[in-house]
Amino acid sequence: MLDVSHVSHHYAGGGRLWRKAAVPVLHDISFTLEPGVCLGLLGVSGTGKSTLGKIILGLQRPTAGRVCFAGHDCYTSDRRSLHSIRREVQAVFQDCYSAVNPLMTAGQIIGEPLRNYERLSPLEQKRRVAELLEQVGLQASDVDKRPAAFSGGQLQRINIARAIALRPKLIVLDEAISSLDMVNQTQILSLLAQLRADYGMSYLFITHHVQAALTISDRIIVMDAGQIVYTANSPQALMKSQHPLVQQLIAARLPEHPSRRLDWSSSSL
Ligand SMILES: Nc1ncnc2c1ncn2[C@@H]1O[C@H](COP(=O)(O)OP(=O)(O)OP(=O)(O)O)[C@@H](O)[C@H]1O
Repeated sequence: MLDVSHVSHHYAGGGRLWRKAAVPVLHDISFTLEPGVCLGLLGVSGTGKSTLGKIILGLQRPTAGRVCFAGHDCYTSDRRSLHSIRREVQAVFQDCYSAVNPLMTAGQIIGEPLRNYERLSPLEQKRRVAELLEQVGLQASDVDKRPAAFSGGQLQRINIARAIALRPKLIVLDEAISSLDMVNQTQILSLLAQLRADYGMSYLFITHHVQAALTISDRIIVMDAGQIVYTANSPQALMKSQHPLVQQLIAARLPEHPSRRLDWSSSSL
């Protein structure tokens, strides 16, 4: 469904008088993502994960390589195909506050993709928005509240409701739980798992958080310095990996209790 093929990227160097050297960020990235699969994209800060996410979302044209969705190139296809890709591939970002217009109500935020892509009667749209609010664990009566009236966790639920409104085939989740407290992280992960079970969507779950990647992903790609350095075909395979970076990431996980380090390699996931 998603085919990322030999993608490389560098950001142009800035500077007014002297042009600075281009910043290489991604090197020859290739992978595929099949329908219904959650692919974790794991790596420490600055490894190029968000840049790759933007490239897949059509927001940043790669300097080399191709990204295809359902057989159509995400940059060079005709307008009709690009329109359909925009509908089928949605996103949830880390900063739930800047992802919404603070002047809009929850109903307007969630209803935006429906207004852009579907011709619904006002009554039908209202019904769909109420259904979406309830699906993400909020109340239909929250429809007229503005972002300031919600907590971070609730606002991320609104962003998720907007992302699933069109029943997309793929959601790119870029550090979608990273700004939340641990209770909200757990709740959002289980909400995402439930939504995937209900709708059969694929996720590209971008994170620096090993435990989150292990909890939600079917497969996990590990990135370092703009390259894929390891691919685990299951969370269990990641736990058993001898790759030094993977071991470092696993060792860096916080223990459940400070006085006790669990034997993670034998813990059930
Ligand atoms: N618009 C930009 N112009 C120039 N350099 C950029 C730009 N965006 C990102 N970079 C650089 O590209 C590199 C990769 O950034 P990116 O945000 O993709 O990494 P990341 O793995 O998602 O990190 P984080 O988790 O901290 O967001 C970093 O060195 C960053 O400074």
